[in-house]
Amino acid sequence: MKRPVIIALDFPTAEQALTFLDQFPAALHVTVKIGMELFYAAGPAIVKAVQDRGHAVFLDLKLHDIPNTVEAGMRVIGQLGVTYTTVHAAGGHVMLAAAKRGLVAGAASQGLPAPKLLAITQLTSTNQTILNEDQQIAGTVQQSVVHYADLAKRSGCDGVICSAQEVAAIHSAVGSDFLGITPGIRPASAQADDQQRVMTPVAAAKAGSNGLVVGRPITRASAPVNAYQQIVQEWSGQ
Ligand SMILES: O=c1ccn([C@@H]2O[C@H](COP(=O)(O)O)[C@@H](O)[C@H]2O)c(=O)[nH]1
Repeated sequence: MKRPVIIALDFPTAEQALTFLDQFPAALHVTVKIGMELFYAAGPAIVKAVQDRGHAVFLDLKLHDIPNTVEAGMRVIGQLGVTYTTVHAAGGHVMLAAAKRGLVAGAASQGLPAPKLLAITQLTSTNQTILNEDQQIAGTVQQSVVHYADLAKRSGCDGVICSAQEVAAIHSAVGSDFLGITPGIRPASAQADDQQRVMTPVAAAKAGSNGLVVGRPITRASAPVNAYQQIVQEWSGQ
């Protein structure tokens, strides 16, 4: 399976997002992540606008609600033709299974393949102190992430969102066919911003990551296409 470098299209308007994206030739067929900022501003129309340009969409809305509400939300997402979408593992087994059911039903209603369902484990902005003190979860971040990966797999998810620091442990605990898609990616020269658990593209590749999510190191670069291609080269050169 292709291991994508996914560009986080974190912009406040459709116009800004598409102006940015149009620097990337359609022939590159990039995968872009549309998160809450852009989706709340521009809705399903922005998903279609990206797809019409020949690019794939990862719709990252991180659903977390009662099972019935998540299932209904996922049924709608399943109709949008996206490649990946997200749900919070912390919602538990019943909610995760409902998410999968809704996604599969929504996609089937349009004759589409079901998007890959990825469970958020511990956000890459979470560190040991936030885990133990704010969330009142004992143990290490890695233990919590691996626990959520196991739960997500048993609940029908296709993979998880985690830091590249945890991918090897996840693959050894639940199998290497379970996707570990990793934000918190920073080239060696880049600042971490609000990310706590970071890795370079090269280190993420060596750790076995199944796909990178990269936002600001590309979107805020002076030459975004070059920045993207540099990351792809580092990542796929491994
Ligand atoms: O644990 C998570 C889950 C999602 N994200 C998202 O990925 C990008 C990362 O952007 P950067 O600018 O490269 O930090 C962003 O859209 C987050 O919402 C994450 O970072 N960590």
